Amino acid sequence: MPHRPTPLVAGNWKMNMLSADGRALAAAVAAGAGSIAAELAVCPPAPLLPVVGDALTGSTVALGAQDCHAEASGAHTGDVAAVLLADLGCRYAIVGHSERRQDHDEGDEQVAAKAAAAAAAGLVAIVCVGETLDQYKAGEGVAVVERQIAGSIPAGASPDRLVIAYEPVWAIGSGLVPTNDDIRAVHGAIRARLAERFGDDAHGIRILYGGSVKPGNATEILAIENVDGALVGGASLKAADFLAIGAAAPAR
Ligand SMILES: O=C(CO)COP(=O)(O)O
Repeated sequence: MPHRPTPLVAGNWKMNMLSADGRALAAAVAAGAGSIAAELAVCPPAPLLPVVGDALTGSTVALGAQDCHAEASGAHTGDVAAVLLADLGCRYAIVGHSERRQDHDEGDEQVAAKAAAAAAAGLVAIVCVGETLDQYKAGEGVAVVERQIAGSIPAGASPDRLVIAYEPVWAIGSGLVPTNDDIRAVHGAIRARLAERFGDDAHGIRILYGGSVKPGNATEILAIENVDGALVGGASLKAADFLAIGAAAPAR
């Protein structure tokens, strides 16, 4: 049996929370994290990173960002450099979330450039992939995800600077979840593609599932082969729910 990595349960707060709520949520997650074997991370909106980072001080909970720019600095109004995220204490940066692919027209090439920038800044990129409902219905899920994996992981990527998140677009915020067999098939395909690129090191790359993960389905999902954690949206906005999902990850 190859060595399995410590699961990662990351909360993507998306465009939610004001400073007081964010501080309180982070403090509650930090307070409950001690007994959880999985690694936990919270990814607040960028302006909240200092507040949330402060609330996490002294805890085991990691700080993450929801995006970064592909360039290290320069004339990019409104964007945030990965080096600044690292400077603010981030360990992770989500890149290529489907909401950014949709809302900001981000393609695989740009996602790969962002992942490279994140790694260059010392961050771990959480590279998101996932098919739409039409693609799922057409039976193209695995092929779409394989294409995204091929295009969204930068050339020369280091496996220890990489996490993959499989988030079927149709499962995000919908309450719909793929069958266990679907999840197993896609995660298995991702692992196989990673193995082609990284050899044995592919087994150390965490592949997260995301899309309507809740306390009620987390144990089942997190037990599926090649599922090494979860990327949680809505349920990460309540400390008790997020901690329950973290506690559902198998200890390794
Ligand atoms: O998009 C997601 C996390 O990045 C998933 O969101 P939900 O957990 O709200 O479905």
